[in-house]
Amino acid sequence: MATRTLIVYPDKDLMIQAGARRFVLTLLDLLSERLPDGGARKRVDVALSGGSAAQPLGLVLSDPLATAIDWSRVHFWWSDERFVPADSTDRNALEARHLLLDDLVADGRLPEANIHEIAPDVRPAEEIAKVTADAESVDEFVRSAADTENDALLDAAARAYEDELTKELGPEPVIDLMILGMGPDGHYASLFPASSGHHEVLVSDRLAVGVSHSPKMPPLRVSLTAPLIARSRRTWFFAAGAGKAESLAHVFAGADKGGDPEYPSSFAGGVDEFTWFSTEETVVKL
Ligand SMILES: O=C(O)[C@H](O)[C@@H](O)[C@H](O)[C@H](O)COP(=O)(O)O
Repeated sequence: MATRTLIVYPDKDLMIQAGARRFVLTLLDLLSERLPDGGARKRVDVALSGGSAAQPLGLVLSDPLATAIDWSRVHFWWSDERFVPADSTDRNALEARHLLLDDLVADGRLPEANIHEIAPDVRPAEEIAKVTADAESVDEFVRSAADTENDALLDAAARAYEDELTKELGPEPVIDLMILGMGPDGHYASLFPASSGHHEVLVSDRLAVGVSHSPKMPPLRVSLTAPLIARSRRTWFFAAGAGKAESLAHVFAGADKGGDPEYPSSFAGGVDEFTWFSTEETVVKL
């Protein structure tokens, strides 16, 4: 596991701009790596997140170096996804497509087959609305039936993603560059604190899991698991905002003790690189 590095920028805008430059250069370097046998890497696999960790994507094509990237060898995955219809503005994949991927696919640089989305919710809108209401019902029977339906669909979506990961990357899949964000409660991907009734961060026998009743809306999600994330070659966190200062201190303290389920980001890591990008106002409690 790589030693944690912390880079602190004066403000979030500079963190995002620097993140975009670093993303382009890192992709270029990974694609240009010479392997021990002297050959070139066949592919680079990147996992994206939603929220501010996705914002650097919108600046990538303004970097002149981006024209040197062979996007045909880059594959995109997600650390987590909201289980909503594919065209919902809540979809992390849709956000990444609007920020970068659509342009790359449109001009033929990135094959659509290199974009590995987590399955969306394909139920009719009226059924989604009904089951969402039922999941919050005061009637325990109604609530339990809704949870059973949602949990089965979420697990199927998680297993389908696991199958795609192992088909593409083998039985012990490794992501080359894992890009994460940290929530104000210390969550990452869709792995939420124990006090919110969530223990998915402790799941060790899966590559992906379904998450319902997420404390961050929308409530239904699929997430990569902590062990898969921790064996990424390079892991980056983008964490900015005064409201995250308290959690960041707990995450770093928890990480130094091997992980704290109350601050799930404390379980993250990277094999060759583990870097946190943050801002002055966010690190005041470290
Ligand atoms: O699907 C999601 O909601 C994200 O993947 C989530 O894990 C996000 O990265 C954090 O909540 C931080 O979001 P911000 O950086 O926007 O605060």
